[in-house]
Amino acid sequence: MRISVIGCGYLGAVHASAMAELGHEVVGIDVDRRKIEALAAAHPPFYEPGLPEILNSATASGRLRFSPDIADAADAEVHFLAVGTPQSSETGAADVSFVDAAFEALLPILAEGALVVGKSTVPVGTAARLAERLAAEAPHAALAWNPEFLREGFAVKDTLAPDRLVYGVADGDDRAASMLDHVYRAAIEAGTPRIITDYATAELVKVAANAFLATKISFINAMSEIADATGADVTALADAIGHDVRIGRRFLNAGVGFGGGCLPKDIRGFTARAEELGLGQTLAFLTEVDAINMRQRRRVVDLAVRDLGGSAAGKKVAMLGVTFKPDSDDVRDSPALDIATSLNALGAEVVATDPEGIENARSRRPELSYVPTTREALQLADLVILATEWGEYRTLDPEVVGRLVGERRIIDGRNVLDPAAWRAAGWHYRGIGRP
Ligand SMILES: NC(=O)c1ccc[n+]([C@@H]2O[C@H](COP(=O)([O-])OP(=O)(O)OC[C@H]3O[C@@H](n4cnc5c(N)ncnc54)[C@H](O)[C@@H]3O)[C@@H](O)[C@H]2O)c1
Ligand SMILES: O=c1ccn([C@@H]2O[C@H](COP(=O)(O)OP(=O)(O)O[C@H]3O[C@H](CO)[C@@H](O)[C@H](O)[C@H]3O)[C@@H](O)[C@H]2O)c(=O)[nH]1
Repeated sequence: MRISVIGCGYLGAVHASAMAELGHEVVGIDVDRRKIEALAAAHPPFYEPGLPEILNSATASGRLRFSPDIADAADAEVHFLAVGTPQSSETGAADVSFVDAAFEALLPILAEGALVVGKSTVPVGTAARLAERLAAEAPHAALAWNPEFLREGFAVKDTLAPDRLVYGVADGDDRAASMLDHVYRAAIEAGTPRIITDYATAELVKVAANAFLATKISFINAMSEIADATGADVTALADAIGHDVRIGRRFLNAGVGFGGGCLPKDIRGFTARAEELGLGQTLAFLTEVDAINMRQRRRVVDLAVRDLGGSAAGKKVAMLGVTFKPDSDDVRDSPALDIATSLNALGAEVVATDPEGIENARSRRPELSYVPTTREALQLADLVILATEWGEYRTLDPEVVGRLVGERRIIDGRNVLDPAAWRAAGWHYRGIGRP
């Protein structure tokens, strides 16, 4: 099929490349010319495992093009909207102005029978509003909402082989669903379940899924606080409750909490939308989920100050990891970067490192010091904080690391190290909710 993808960020660049990988003719459109130039030269503007390979093969095959000009999307049969919906600062609500702008730009160029497919995460009610605009301005085209569930770090795999496909379509619009079936034929033939529903349900599935995941993480982080107060071990607790298949072990890793461009903003956006609907009380628990999550960051700062003898001033802190999760260069709402910034504000000399995130971190937090290697970060550190569980940090040898630092003190903000091995090597080891 001929496909356009409007917005080529973390979601859109992967989606465009993956659609071309599946054999479709794809054009990626973005208002950011630098991004478009990089993508057209097969250079991903961000780090995502597997993306360079499919971007390269798709651009080389001629099936994938990029353009800053939306007119180049005019002959597409399916247009995916993948622009950002950031948190608007005042209310926490999702800012849909980029979706609206991209949609308005599409209206005059839509071909007969074209399908506009929303992928961005939007407040419930957005699709119905856009469908009304479409009926008035381009009745020869249709709208569907097809939320995206990919995880950064696994984005290519998640796009090519998703857990499920959700299509929100207008009442009785079988054609929209069959066009999407055509787009996703490979995944459907491989057995991916698909749920065909209305717009509101499709929009809500997305934010409900993220709200549930965020709640799971904050639940275990609340347990980690209880564990810290009682001498219990939150990791053993998570393993034990996780054996119950109704609960499941995944997303029960306690630590510095969740960050990124999705979970934090999506729970705030969902709460704000519920308030608009007069249902603020219904989702009040998500405010607590958010509060527990932010408290984890402060707890780590407090623990660091305590481990540094009551004051961070003049102490050297080695920060391992700045991204919000491993295998991504994304530092949006990153707990690691937040903790580093707080310690820096308390007078610590924070030296941060990360395999992929330094450039993004530096542009957001230029006041911090960054070094390219773990070895340099560790040099004469008074305290080490493991804040993002990159593979290379998980496998650090406590004896080797011990020879580099000034003091053998570590806070394992992701509970990924073996406390016994680190203590045996003479370290003051502290995990989150671990005795
Ligand atoms: N990042 C993820 O893992 C992920 C996963 C699922 C859903 N989502 C959702 O997908 C959406 C995009 O997220 P992202 O992380 O890719 O954001 P992003 O900020 O990385 O990318 C958004 C892109 O849209 C472009 N853009 C803005 N206005 C435009 C316009 N009018 N025309 C063309 N391009 C325009 C921007 O220049 C930018 O490149 C959000 O709603 C997000 O919640 C993201
Ligand atoms: O047990 C856990 C699991 C995750 N996290 C943290 O939670 C955050 C989010 O992790 P993850 O969900 O893996 O990353 P994202 O790439 O942000 O993906 C989420 O957000 C996307 C955008 O909406 C959705 O598409 C995905 O389905 C959803 O998992 C990260 O900071 C993780 O470190 C924990 O602290 N403990």
